[in-house]
Amino acid sequence: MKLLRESLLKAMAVSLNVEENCFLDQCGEHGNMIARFNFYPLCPRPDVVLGVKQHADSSAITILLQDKEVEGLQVLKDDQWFRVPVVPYGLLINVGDQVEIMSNGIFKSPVHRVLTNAERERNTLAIFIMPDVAVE
Ligand SMILES: O=C(O)CCC(=O)C(=O)O
Ligand SMILES: [Fe+2]
Repeated sequence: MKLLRESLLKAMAVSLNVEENCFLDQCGEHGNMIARFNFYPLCPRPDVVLGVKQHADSSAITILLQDKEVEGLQVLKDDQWFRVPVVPYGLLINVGDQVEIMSNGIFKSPVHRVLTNAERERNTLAIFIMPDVAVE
């Protein structure tokens, strides 16, 4: 995970033609990683109940292992919700608010939400890469 964190932050900096360690240095050598297991139980009223209400992640980046069978995540773009397809064992990389700020808004921290499902439970694992609080 530490390697992935480093490679992602470096690749994002390089793609903007800025110094490779630019984002990594701002996140600090020992940034926090918070793992959260999300369990979405069956819900008889997916038409009126959300699994997670709309939000943007406050992390630098989020690494999400989605349920390998059950969809639910949606991303808001141009006032429309788009479903995020299931890619079994794939890792979804989501830009968080911190990288949006570090990149002066070039990388956007997307608003997203999770739907509920009446037929299938859903499990996901979100790993939030947070900047080290000791680094300004
Ligand atoms: O469970 C998901 O698909 C996404 C969860 C999420 O957005 C979050 O934990 O911040
Ligand atoms: Fe999220």
